[in-house]
Amino acid sequence: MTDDATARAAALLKDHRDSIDRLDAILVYTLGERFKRTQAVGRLKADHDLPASDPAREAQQIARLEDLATQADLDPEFAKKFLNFIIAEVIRHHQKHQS
Ligand SMILES: O=C(O)C(=O)C[C@]1(C(=O)O)C=C[C@@H](O)C=C1
Repeated sequence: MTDDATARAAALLKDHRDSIDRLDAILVYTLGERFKRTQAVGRLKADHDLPASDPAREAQQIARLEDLATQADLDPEFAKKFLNFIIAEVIRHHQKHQS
């Protein structure tokens, strides 16, 4: 490869990485906001003796996210695993409020 092609590839890689860094920041802030909201739900549930988990609600969320993922060209199986991972952590937080 010529020096020019190598320099262009390096510039392109930097551009992709800058964009990835911005997207990662959006993900982290979005998750932070989601967890703030679920902390409030956890306190509400603990105050009113409601169960930490709601499998019917989860089934709706998963179905919706699988649809969205398909529209967004994201593997729906990955989207499902990702949401389940987050919800498992939320339930763990809810259970701490209850004990
Ligand atoms: O919506 C609720 O009831 C929540 O507690 C939030 C949440 C979620 O993280 O979206 C977490 C646990 C429930 O099983 C369902 C959904």
